[in-house]
Amino acid sequence: MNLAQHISETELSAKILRHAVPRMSELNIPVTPDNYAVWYEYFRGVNLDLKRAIDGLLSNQVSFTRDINASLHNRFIQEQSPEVIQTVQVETQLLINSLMSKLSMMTAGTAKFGQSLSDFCNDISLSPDQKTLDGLIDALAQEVSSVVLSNQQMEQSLSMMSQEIVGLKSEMQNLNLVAMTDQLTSLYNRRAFDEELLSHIQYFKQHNTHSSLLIIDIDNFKQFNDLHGHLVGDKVLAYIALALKQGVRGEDFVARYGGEEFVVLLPDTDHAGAMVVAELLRSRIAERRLSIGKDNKLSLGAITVSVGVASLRRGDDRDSYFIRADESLYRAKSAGRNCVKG
Ligand SMILES: Nc1nc2c(ncn2[C@@H]2O[C@H](COP(=O)(O)OP(=O)(O)OP(=O)(O)O)[C@@H](O)[C@H]2O)c(=O)[nH]1
Repeated sequence: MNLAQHISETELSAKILRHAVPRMSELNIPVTPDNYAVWYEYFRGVNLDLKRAIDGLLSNQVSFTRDINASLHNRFIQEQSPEVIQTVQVETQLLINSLMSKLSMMTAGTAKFGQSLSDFCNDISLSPDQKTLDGLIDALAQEVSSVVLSNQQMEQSLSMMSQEIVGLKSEMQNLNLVAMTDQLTSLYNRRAFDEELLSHIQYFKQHNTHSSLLIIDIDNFKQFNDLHGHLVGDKVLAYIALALKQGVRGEDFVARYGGEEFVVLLPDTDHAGAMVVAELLRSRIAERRLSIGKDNKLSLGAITVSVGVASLRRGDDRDSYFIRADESLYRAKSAGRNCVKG
């Protein structure tokens, strides 16, 4: 992005901010990151479906309850979190720019006052008559009260800005978390995994430690979905996510890679150790008999998973490491599923 584009986008964000926040408070909508993302999009006017939906709600005078706000966010925004993060970053930058210009005004004001004081000293040293002295003292008194006033105003606006910065900082943290989280299972998502994998490899290269990777895929999940429906399938995904999270140490990194595939990164774990962890996870999942519904009437039987294991080698990059674990998974599937291969 060139400078001109950046400036015009920054101006656009500021313009939207000025419209969105007052409108939200008029409609009693809390300015949370999710809600702000919805109204940012509304005022940006590019997302026509979102605009139509909100205009419909407004013309029917529907009140923007928590559920309605959440549903707008789920329907129209969820997939766009990186863009929203960028928006908040731009707003933070705007605030910082404004803070910097206020600070430089303050410095300039202090310098001007210093100059007035020094002029006053010079004029006094010329032994002026009483009338001139009265005039000089009046002028200095005015100067002092205008400096006091502008310092008070400056203090107020600095304190408001620092509150806004604290708010934006926590919005950024929330948005980063949302962008890294899989909504269905609350595990980390693929984007978070890609970043973590990269830092594992860097750490491994610097410290020469062990690192292992498991790829875990639910067996015959398509049949399962076809038999019981997607909603039950979703519940099973959430159950497997929990089983994985509870089956590993706190420092291990569990993510949903996509669909019915999960990944676990095991720091400081060699290949033999990773095979033990993988086998434990597999057997615990296979042993459970799942049932759902009222009084657990609907029996789902056993869910099984296949696991591919790889350990990081010198010279590996992200792709070679992941591909080795994926090839192990392929062997586990070919060997009849419900097993671990490394
Ligand atoms: N319920 C639900 N199903 C999903 C989700 N994501 C992917 N799936 C389903 O997961 C199934 C994956 O099917 P396949 O890739 O054929 O794999 P499989 O049936 O598990 O077969 P194997 O992996 O060979 O054991 C498809 O039916 C997808 O629709 C999701 O978020 N929810």
